[in-house]
Amino acid sequence: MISWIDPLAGEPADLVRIAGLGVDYGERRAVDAVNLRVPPGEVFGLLGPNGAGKTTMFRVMATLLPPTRGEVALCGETIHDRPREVRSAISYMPDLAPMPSDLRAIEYLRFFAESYGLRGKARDNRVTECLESVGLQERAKDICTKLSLGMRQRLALAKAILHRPRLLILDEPASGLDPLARVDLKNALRRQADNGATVILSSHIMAEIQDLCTSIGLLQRGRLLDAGPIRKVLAKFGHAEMRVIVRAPGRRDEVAAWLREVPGVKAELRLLDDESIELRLDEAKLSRAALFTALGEARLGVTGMNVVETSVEEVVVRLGSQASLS
Ligand SMILES: Nc1ncnc2c1ncn2[C@@H]1O[C@H](COP(=O)(O)OP(=O)(O)OP(=O)(O)O)[C@@H](O)[C@H]1O
Repeated sequence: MISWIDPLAGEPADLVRIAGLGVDYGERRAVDAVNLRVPPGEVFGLLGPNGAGKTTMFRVMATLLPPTRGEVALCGETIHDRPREVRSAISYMPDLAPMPSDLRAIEYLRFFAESYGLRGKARDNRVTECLESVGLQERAKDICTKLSLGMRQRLALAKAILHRPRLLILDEPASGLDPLARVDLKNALRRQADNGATVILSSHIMAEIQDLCTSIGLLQRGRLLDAGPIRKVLAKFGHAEMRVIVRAPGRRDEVAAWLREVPGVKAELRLLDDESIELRLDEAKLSRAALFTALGEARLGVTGMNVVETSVEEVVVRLGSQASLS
């Protein structure tokens, strides 16, 4: 059996260590040969199109689904050997956690606090702390199901942090929330990360991921294509094909004709308006600096060049369309 504890540090070097993870549902391979490490303190976003295997991975990590192959260790404990220890160190929030219709928010949290062995003042203090941490102290007496969807998600988060987990696993926590509710949730999550929790979440709200996560993993048909710091992953899957908008007032068509001949400029130029052209640049062949210099030297009257960074959303959309094509 592999030891996941770093003997020198005395602490697990990575809060998440997944090696060769595979999950089959009968004939269907939902997760395949996934290796992943997430160091402490990260907010890690698992991204991928529908059916990529995100929930399946989370259910394995939450010890709810045994893996078909591979090893998973969370907070230094393997889920196979010490599932109880793993469960007490982590928290799993499924998407749209069910809520009771006969309990107030505070009663709901007290119930779970008691199940973690907290009683009396210790219980009440912890419940108050968690309500404050997610910004729900004003709504403590509301019936759970009477809360808005965004508030219910924050209440579910308050429940998830009651036992001070070191690792929070959140499946689509922002699903169905309006922009304001997403900001509230994001702030609540950021507070958890600031307090030392490591967070792993999945989301289709790419802008939020880009804003909140320090690192991401891209999952496609059960395979982890890449994982690491957000900029590094995007550089590999996004920036290799960069969108550039060139402005050439009065000489747009002339500039477009010139650009069509430049190696590294992708064939499909889009003429945006009277003065602008959008192009895709293959940075492996031509850097933006080299393009800019060449445009200057060609004296075609170019007055500006904007680079449109590839968003996480574009990367995932592209992965999704690749998955549906194959
Ligand atoms: N209980 C199950 N039995 C059989 N197949 C399943 C089961 N659960 C999931 N699958 C299949 O496994 C694959 C991965 O599903 P999973 O729900 O993990 O993906 P996901 O990335 O979370 O998708 P989504 O973003 O739509 O929630 C899909 O092909 C799905 O149809």
